[in-house]
Amino acid sequence: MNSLTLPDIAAQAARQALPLEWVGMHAIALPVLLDGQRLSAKADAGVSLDDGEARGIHMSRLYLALETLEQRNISPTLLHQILEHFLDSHAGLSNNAYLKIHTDLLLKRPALISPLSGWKSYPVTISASLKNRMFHVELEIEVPYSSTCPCSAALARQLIQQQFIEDFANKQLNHAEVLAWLGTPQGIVATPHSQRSTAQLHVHLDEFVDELPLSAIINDAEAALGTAVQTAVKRADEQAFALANGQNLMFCEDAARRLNLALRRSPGVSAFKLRVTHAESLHAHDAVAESHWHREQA
Ligand SMILES: Nc1nc2c(ncn2[C@@H]2O[C@H](COP(=O)(O)OP(=O)(O)OP(=O)(O)O)[C@@H](O)[C@H]2O)c(=O)[nH]1
Repeated sequence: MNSLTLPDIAAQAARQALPLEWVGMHAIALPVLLDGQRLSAKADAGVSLDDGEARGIHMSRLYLALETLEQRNISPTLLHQILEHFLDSHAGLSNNAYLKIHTDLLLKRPALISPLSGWKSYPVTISASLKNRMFHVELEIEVPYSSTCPCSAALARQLIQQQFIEDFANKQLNHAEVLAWLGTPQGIVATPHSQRSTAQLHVHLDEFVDELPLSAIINDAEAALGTAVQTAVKRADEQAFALANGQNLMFCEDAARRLNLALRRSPGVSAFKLRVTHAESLHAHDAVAESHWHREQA
């Protein structure tokens, strides 16, 4: 039997004539090249089925159009070409094409003090669309960071002051004695709570961007947040991290505001929405803040 004799159900007329907004495949396994790295990815590829009379789209044509992602670095130009290919292979059936690529970008990060470094992984989704000939790219990025509660820090400081009053009541203050006291558990009788936190950034890129600014956005976000989670850590690094957190107390509202101001300045960003989640150690629930810019696009 050759291919000419194989039944082709997709070519039949639909039983219920109705256009569909998105038809395609979800979670196609792919090795991709991103920022020069070979990464394991999952792709969602689809087109609109505007010909309501047609039974189905040609899944294999979309699947095969993804092959180029194995050889070429993901860029807006490449995404545009793939979406054009989707539409060319569905002439008369589809007006709109969509591609989403989910992966984890790896960035090498230096330790705060020691001459060490390690890898951090950032979940990213790159979404491209070609709708009525208009090409558009969006990025979703997750950035983990550390946040220490300013309220908890103030309450802890008050308890330390009370302990000091108790331990040094009616005593002549002696420098060496106070210094030694500061080095005991009494000197830090209460500690503020801190939490591993996540910023979810959903960014719309302007049409002139020719490279995906993933690392630039991540770097800008981490600089704005101030206390990115670390990779390789020796005691000297842990101490520097403790100091950085103590100097960087923040509520989720502070984090959202800082990120908003940083992303506005990030090159290539035309709109965004963001959500920060502080996975509280005080509560079993999270503290969350959201913000956006140029809402009509985001
Ligand atoms: N449209 C559609 N295809 C499906 C679905 N589930 C599985 N497929 C299969 O996807 C396969 C590939 O479809 P096509 O791209 O039309 O394959 P083809 O007819 O050999 O390829 P062309 O000659 O290029 O059209 C077919 O064997 C379909 O049965 C579905 O829900 N919808």
